[in-house]
Amino acid sequence: PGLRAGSCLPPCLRSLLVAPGLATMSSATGTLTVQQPLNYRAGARVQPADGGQLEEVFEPATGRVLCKLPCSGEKEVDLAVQSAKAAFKIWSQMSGMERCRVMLEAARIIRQREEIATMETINNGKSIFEARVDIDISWQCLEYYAGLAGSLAGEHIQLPGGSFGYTRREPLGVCVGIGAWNYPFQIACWKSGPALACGNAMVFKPSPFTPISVVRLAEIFTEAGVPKGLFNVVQGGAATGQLLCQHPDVAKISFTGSVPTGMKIMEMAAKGIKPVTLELGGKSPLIIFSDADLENAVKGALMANFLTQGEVCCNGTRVFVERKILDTFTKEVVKRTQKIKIGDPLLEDTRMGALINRPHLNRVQGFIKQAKEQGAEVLCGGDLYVPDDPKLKNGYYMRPCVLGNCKDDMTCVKEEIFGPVMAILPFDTEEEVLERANATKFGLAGGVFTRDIQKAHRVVAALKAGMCFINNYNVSPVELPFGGYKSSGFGRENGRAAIEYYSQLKTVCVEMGDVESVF
Ligand SMILES: NC(=O)c1ccc[n+]([C@@H]2O[C@H](COP(=O)([O-])OP(=O)(O)OC[C@H]3O[C@@H](n4cnc5c(N)ncnc54)[C@H](O)[C@@H]3O)[C@@H](O)[C@H]2O)c1
Ligand SMILES: C[N+](C)(C)CCCC=O
Repeated sequence: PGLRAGSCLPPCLRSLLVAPGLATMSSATGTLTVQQPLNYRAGARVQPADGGQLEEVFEPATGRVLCKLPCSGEKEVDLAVQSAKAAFKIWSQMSGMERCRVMLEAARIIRQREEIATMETINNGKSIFEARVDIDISWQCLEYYAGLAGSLAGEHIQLPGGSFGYTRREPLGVCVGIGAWNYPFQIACWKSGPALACGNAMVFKPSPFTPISVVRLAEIFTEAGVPKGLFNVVQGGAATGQLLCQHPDVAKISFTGSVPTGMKIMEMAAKGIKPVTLELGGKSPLIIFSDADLENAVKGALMANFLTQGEVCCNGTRVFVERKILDTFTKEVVKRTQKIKIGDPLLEDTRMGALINRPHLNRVQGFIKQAKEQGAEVLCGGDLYVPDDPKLKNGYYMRPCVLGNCKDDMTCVKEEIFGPVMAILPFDTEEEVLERANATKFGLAGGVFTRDIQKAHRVVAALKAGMCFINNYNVSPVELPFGGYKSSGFGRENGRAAIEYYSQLKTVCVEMGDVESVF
């Protein structure tokens, strides 16, 4: 599928983009071992100064332990922040065009490194096909913000008597990025792209489930020429994240993760009067009208539910289908879902890999069990999948699931499952479906399929969601702002809009005459 125009080149064409002689990672599923340190500070991989608790990092495809991750404590977090502070002094004084050149170089290097997608697949469990798309979106993001870096500017405002004012768009300082495990490398690029373009430094903490690929990003930034210490990586879970959020020298926090953690982040940020970007969860509606192109609507519903094993924040998991086409649509969706190739995520033809870990797989299974108890009908999938390949037998696989006979008050329709589970809900009128689509605490995304252009725009205007799709779903052009309404968060990533969240405006008032004193 064309997830992003030009981003899904077949392997034969993609190889044309890879400079000959560059190192590629040859690891197959079940063979990678991680030996190098996963913290990055002052331009180099380092062992954390105070590495305390060890977290096991798994390969979801096999259930193997990839490494034991030392979690960074107070000392390491402080060293990373101090390293970023020092680099900020240099980077923030460079012109936008100078920053642009370095960021373009980073984008160019990422584009050549096929091994990043391999790493992402091994650590996250998503198919290599998808991981490549994620990495394409990542370098495109850096390219896009490199382009904006050179044109960041304030305005000039004329005042009476020849006096005037002007505004300067200035960086914030050391920004903290905290990421979720579903798009490890991409989330780091969505945060560091606008942050660095605006002249900030960053300390990034990936999820402890997926600590590996972000360190490659740090190395690439250094190779591209950022000052040493501009982009640092600390590792760990909630405790490390808290240390970052509470650090007095941190100017901003950009968080991607669940709603409950988002609330805690906002509380910590409030105590330090720090601006926050919150990219949180969702339970988004996808509305299929009977006049839609059925083939596209079916493809759209699959795209809205089954990318990355359904572990996608903006997934359209509540699929509202106009009753007239319910049976035809459902039959076709079930048929296509059953054909999704599950298995070794590094194989070229796999389209669904393994879920992130055993507890999460069990949680998703729990939602399906509860759905059945509440009266939903499993139309396909939902059970565990055991691949034939013996090395995959301890991996975290399940068959993608379509639920019928769903009601709005069922848990599977109300709560974010974050797995490959689609709920189909019939509707009769536009007014009714909009009311039901908006009856949720979330507001991340929404979509509509119809051939009626007026209806399409009317419906998305009425949806209370930050990212809406007409006649497609889950495409991700970096030029478009992305972010939520309501409990799904605030602030935006991607597009020009993100610049607002990584910079501050200084106003300068210039007197060209004499001071008129009132004293
Ligand atoms: N809106 C978006 O752009 C977006 C994108 C991806 C994922 N998500 C959401 O993320 C969730 C899944 O990701 P997850 O399970 O990693 O979420 P999570 O909230 O459990 O963890 C996210 C990150 O926060 C850290 N963390 C946890 N507790 C913390 C604390 N008290 N202080 C500071 N940091 C803390 C974690 O270590 C991790 O790095 C889903 O709800 C999904 O919808 C949202
Ligand atoms: C790239 N997607 C598919 C739009 C996902 C964005 C991040 C959400 O989890």
